[in-house]
Amino acid sequence: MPFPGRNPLTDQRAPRDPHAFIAGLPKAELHVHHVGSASPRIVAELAARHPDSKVPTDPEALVDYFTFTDFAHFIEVYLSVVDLIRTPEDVRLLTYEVARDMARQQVRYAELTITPFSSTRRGIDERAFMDAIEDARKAAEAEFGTVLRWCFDIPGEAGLESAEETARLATDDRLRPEGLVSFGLGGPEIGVPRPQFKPYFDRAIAAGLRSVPHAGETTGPQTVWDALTELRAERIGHGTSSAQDEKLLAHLAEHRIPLEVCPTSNIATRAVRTLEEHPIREFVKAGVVVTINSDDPPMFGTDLNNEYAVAARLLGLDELGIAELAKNAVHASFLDEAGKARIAGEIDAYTARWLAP
Ligand SMILES: Nc1ncnc2c1ncn2[C@@H]1O[C@H](CCC(=O)c2cccc(C(=O)O)c2)[C@@H](O)[C@H]1O
Ligand SMILES: [Zn+2]
Repeated sequence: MPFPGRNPLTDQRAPRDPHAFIAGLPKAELHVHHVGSASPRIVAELAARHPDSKVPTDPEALVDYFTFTDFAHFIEVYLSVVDLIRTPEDVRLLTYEVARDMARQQVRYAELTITPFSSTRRGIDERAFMDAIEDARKAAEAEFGTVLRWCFDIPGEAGLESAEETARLATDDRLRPEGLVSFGLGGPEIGVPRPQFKPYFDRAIAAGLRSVPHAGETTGPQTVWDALTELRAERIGHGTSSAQDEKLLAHLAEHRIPLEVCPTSNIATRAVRTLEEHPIREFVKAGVVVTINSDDPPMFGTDLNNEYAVAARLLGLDELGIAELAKNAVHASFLDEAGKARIAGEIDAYTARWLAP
């Protein structure tokens, strides 16, 4: 704590230069998708490898291509980028380059959501897939200092076959990668009830994985309750609609279940109408642990630094408040205690240096 006795989320003063402060702030990211992190540079390189794809390579055309009419349209475009990942070398390139982009933003640790089913069903050998992500993880940690961990998610709309395959890949001792820490559920929520995935989450949890489903992104608070009671969620991806249910907010606050908030994503997929209407303020007011994340940054024209700047503006935070948000993510992560203490210490030291007269 650089300034004991002060409550960083309420006692605020205007920051000198929030963007510069955020750019240098050590950070952890808990909700970011592997394929959804492919920058225009990575997309262009993959599209050049596979010229039959309909994904544009020109960055300006990509901005148009990444403008979504609704959540279903977003998923359609997302899957066209998934179609660009065809070989283990594509998987390795994507993973390694994503880590490079994270390191540039001072991301020290990230839990990257990967959908192995989408790759294995497209014909990538499962062993080669695991080797590619692990190889990239180790190279990225050695070269950029960014520690990566994996969340394997079920693409719920692809049905129970995808749940079975994801649970198998995540729990088979011969396949399961060393960096895997958690098990998730993504894709559209409408018409994809969470409770049907309980047996697969039970298997993953029994194998030592942590439960982090998306819930309440495009449907109401009941989906968040289902994620908590049926899937035993330890954090909630988005959880946006929790703001509609006071009891749910109180439950999240009391049990310290963090929300992985991704403000710009919610606008880009039209889950929330405008940033001003985003419920992040209600979450903080109710005492819910809020973490800031970027989801699919290039697709939403954002990055993690920008998400912190958006959150700082919506919550009216100064540097200490911003640093507190960054520490929320560290403490809500699945890092060990020593790893958490190291990054939290770096955040405090950086903030104290920044604020020193
Ligand atoms: N904001 C988001 N909210 C939710 N999810 C998000 C978000 N951003 C990215 N995702 C990713 O989208 C995938 C969706 C993939 C999917 O639905 C699907 C359906 C049918 C077939 C196949 C296939 O591969 O053949 C895939 C999820 O698994 C998730 O990792
Ligand atoms: Zn997501």
